[in-house]
Amino acid sequence: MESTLKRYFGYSQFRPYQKEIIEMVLDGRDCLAVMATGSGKSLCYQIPPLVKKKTAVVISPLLSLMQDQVMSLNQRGIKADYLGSTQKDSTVQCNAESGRFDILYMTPEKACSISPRFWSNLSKAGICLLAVDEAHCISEWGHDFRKEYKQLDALREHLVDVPFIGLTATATEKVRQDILRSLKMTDPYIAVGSFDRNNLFYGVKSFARGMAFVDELVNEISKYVATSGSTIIYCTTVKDAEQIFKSLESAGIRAGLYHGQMGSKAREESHRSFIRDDLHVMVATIAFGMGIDKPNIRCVIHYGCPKSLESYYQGSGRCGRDGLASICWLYYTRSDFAKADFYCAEADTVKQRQAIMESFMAAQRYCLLTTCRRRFLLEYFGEKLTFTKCGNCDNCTSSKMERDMSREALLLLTCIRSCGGHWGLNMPIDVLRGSRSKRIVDNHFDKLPSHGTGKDYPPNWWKALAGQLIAHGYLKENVQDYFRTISLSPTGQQFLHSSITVDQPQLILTVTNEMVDEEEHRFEQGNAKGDLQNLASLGFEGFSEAEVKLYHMLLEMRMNLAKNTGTAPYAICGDQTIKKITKIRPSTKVRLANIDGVNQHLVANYGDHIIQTINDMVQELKLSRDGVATVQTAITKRVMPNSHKGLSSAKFDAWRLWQNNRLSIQEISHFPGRSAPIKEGTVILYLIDAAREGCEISWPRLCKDIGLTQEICSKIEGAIAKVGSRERLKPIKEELPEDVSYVHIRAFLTMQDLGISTKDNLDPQPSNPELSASQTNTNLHSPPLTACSNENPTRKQPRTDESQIEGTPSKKSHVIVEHESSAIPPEATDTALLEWLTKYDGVDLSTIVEYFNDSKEDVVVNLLGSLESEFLIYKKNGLYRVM
Ligand SMILES: Nc1ncnc2c1ncn2[C@@H]1O[C@H](COP(=O)(O)OP(=O)(O)OP(=O)(O)O)[C@@H](O)[C@H]1O
Repeated sequence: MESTLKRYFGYSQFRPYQKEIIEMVLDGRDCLAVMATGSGKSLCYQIPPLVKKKTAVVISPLLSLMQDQVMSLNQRGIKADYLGSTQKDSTVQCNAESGRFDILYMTPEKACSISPRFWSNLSKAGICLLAVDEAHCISEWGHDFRKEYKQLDALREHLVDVPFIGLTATATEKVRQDILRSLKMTDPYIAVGSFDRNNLFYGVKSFARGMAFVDELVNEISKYVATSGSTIIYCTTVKDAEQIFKSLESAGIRAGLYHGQMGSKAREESHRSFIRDDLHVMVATIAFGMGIDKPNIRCVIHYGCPKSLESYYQGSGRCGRDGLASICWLYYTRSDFAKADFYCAEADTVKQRQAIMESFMAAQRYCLLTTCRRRFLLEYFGEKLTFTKCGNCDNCTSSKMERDMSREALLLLTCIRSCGGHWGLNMPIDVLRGSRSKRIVDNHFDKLPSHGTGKDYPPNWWKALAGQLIAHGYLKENVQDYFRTISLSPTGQQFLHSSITVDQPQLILTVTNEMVDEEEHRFEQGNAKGDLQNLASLGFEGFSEAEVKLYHMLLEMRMNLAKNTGTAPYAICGDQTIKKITKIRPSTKVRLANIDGVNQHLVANYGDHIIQTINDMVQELKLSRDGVATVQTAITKRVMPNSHKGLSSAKFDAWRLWQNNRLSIQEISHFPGRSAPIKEGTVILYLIDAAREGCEISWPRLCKDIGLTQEICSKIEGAIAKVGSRERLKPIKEELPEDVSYVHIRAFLTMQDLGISTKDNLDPQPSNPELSASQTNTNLHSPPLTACSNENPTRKQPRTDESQIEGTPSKKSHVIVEHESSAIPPEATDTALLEWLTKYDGVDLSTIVEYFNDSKEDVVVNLLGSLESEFLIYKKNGLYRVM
């Protein structure tokens, strides 16, 4: 599987969950993959057909999306095509049913209407899976319900014993259950990954819709657009989209337009120009969203509050798909929030209407939030988090002003209660502001004591306060049909009660940007200024001036290659790969092939050209060749250094995956790319060591993961007191019950040494005694870090030593070089090398040279090089392996 990954996609490691899902599909099991936007779900259905040499059928909702995918796959040497209304080539269907394609995309309409004979012919030719991409479209609870998706279960009749795989980035629990039911999945493997896109910066700002703002926005975009990647501006109306598009065009920015009122040809053209980098900015309505996989989109702007949080996550998920730092800004105005009726009109059933309303309200809450935006997004999708601040959104990075707003909160809460809790927000706010409108007089609200007591602040200020009171749980919004009402929660009631009976408690709240604007009566136009961070310099940390020049020259070279072959530049290779090529500046095709992201097709088709171009450029720029790539990604940039001097790379990696990528201990233990899993106990000890070396650790999360409670800590304290020393662990362990492990003792001692309070960080009792006992009993009683080897030392099979498990390059693999005593020393030839390497799971150069001792070292090296460039072998962590 790994060799297929490198050969066709150029990557040397699977991302989390990819390998497990592929293995399940290869085993014939149904799967549901709910993973973040841009996490690499497509690979889960793209690898099996290449391994099994049978067709994968992929149901996808958008034709343009299929065309993109087919173009990229063809660039990788994979046979793919699509069937749908825009397919002009009449031979595709015939070729498809005779099994000529590795991957065949179909619209749901086509899949449900095509003749049963097609399926029976394709089944005879060989079909390895049916993938339903964007599977949330199946559910009425989803934000993009499509009727045709609901009929896909009918395909089960034709595709007996073919595994189905559903994939989506936006499925809440309800939606997941709908997908499983609708696709009739029995005993499916379900993978739910983190939704976190930690290279994305999230920011929100209120704005005044109009030309002045658009001009400012265009001005900001023009500063970075020519040098950075692409930008998408999502608008909620066609009118906004056209206005912004015109302004960009008149500013000389290469922009495209995409919305539902354009003809399909014009839309297609716009889409194609954007993905081919002929356009820098795409101004679009949400029609341009799902599935767009252009890796170098650096900035996504939402101009207006989106209709649901799911659609915001989908839209912003188009950004930074190559893992580099990228920015998502959302601009909203209060008037956006009045569009609920408009969106609900799309609904056919009460259930759909309720779903639309709920997700629209979630989008509004996201706009008004004063706490971490990432946290809010992830929790919305049901993710359990331990961090409170992500450090990469506007609310976490800007210093916020806070003040006591208890008086104003008291006024608003009292007024809402006096109005009876049957109204939306406008009524109590109008009452506070002293309005004598007909409905206020008719309801006698002008007689209320609170009438006219809130004139000091404009309506939007009160709305911003209400937003905060909702977020902090003092107010609750209720949705009935189309109507939203606001009422006091028990916390709000309690606050009112204590304000009346005892001294008014303080209520410290954040003064939001909107409040500041309203208070200072300076709702200036053009507040986009300064918000779009300087994208031009983004992602060039560690690049010299000459390297930046080389990078841009290579981008140009890629653009020319793409133009000549009629494809998109990113389909040739991604920006991240170009950055690595810039840093390494390979002098041979072998070195080029070794770079992560470079696939076989790229080397075979463009290798000579790329090497020649680099050769010319490095001379011009006076740069050396064959360096080391240390391209800094946003992820490493945000929170952490690239290494920690006191830690081995394995420990540092384990810590990084746990603390930064928030993987579980089990996930780290099985993290792809190692020759064998690390024991879970070892992972925990790595984390403890990382903490001792000064790496930041979320102790409440770690203690929860390992089941360390206050109760256990008291027992350990007691045992230490009995033993009279904390120097040796064994005597302490012997004083403790079975379920207290060495890991618990180690963690406890580390916390003590680092001065971490066990009271503040631990649960008093085990929350799930079964889990914590079993987790901590799994291989944790034995002393840690013992290398596991029960192998026969005379065996020829290479042994994986611990440094390999840890992912650090092994200096010498454990192949025992033995020649038959009577045999003539073997001579290194292509075939001999290949045959010999096939026996092992990775051998280092010195062992190969030792074995083929009849040949000179440089002959062996040259032979290895040519086998590598032909993709017959590959090198990973210093070990040569057969593809
Ligand atoms: N193992 C890997 N290593 C490096 N890059 C990868 C890996 N797997 C996938 N990618 C790249 O990640 C990018 C996003 O992948 P993909 O389009 O499959 O995402 P997705 O999960 O389907 O996202 P969405 O739901 O937003 O459409 C692609 O450019 C893909 O080539």
